[in-house]
Amino acid sequence: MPNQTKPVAQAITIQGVTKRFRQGKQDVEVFTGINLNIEAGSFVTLVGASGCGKSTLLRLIAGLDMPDQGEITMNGHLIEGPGVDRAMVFQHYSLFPWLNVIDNILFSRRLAANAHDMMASTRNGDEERAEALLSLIGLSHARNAYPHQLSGGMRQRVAIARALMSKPRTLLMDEPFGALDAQTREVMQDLVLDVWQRENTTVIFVTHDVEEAIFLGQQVVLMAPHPGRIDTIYEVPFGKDRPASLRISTEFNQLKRTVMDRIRETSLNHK
Ligand SMILES: Nc1ncnc2c1ncn2[C@@H]1O[C@H](COP(=O)(O)OP(=O)(O)OP(=O)(O)O)[C@@H](O)[C@H]1O
Repeated sequence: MPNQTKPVAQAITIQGVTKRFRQGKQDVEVFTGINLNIEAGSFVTLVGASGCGKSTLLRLIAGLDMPDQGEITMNGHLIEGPGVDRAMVFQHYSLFPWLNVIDNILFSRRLAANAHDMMASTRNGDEERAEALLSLIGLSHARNAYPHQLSGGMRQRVAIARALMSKPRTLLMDEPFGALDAQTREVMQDLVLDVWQRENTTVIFVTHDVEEAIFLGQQVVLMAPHPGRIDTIYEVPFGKDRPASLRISTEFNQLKRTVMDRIRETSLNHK
């Protein structure tokens, strides 16, 4: 993106993290003793059987919830709550229906500003960045449209631009394309790879779709349920540029088969 300072990507360290939830009268352990190192600027995808704790782990990294034991640090700093250095994109587009596209993207910046700062915020390039992000997601023509006038894919593109507005050093994505049709999903995957390379963020991306996990990730982290744990970390042997033809290559499909088989084993064995 022209004339924009890039954020410095964050390394994330998860050490001995245990999380329990109260369900009825008992505490249920979602996972215990999770350890994971995520390199600054890397793209990591999280897969695993339903209920193994993928979203919970993402929420802990976001600081939306806290571990019962262990700690998560970003570049050595303990996560103690949400922060502008991290942005989250959810499956269900959380746009404000009463704001148009450009105002949705600018919303969090404007919320943070009082009347005085708002003028400063305009001067310091927020609007320029919002326009640049609009162009990056290919929606400059829709800047004045309202969410109900957009398709699902367009809404999710706006949600991504909004998440990027504060130049997050880490982008946390929880099944962001789960509600999209296959074709739109592929377009969005190319977009997110493009955004990742241009914006220099660390990306942690939860998905049920193994093909998506391999197409996007440099590492695929497979979690297993009962109890939730990290089962296997697959190094994806492809470079940062991922052409569509990769999906039909033998190597890609072998890895996909391996990961899918392992997910099935972990969900059947329960151990
Ligand atoms: N707020 C909560 N209160 C109680 N239990 C919870 C809460 N959030 C998650 N859980 C439980 O924690 C476990 C892990 O849930 P989580 O959503 O993290 O799994 P997941 O791997 O993301 O699942 P899915 O793939 O189905 O989205 C589940 O058993 C779930 O019921």
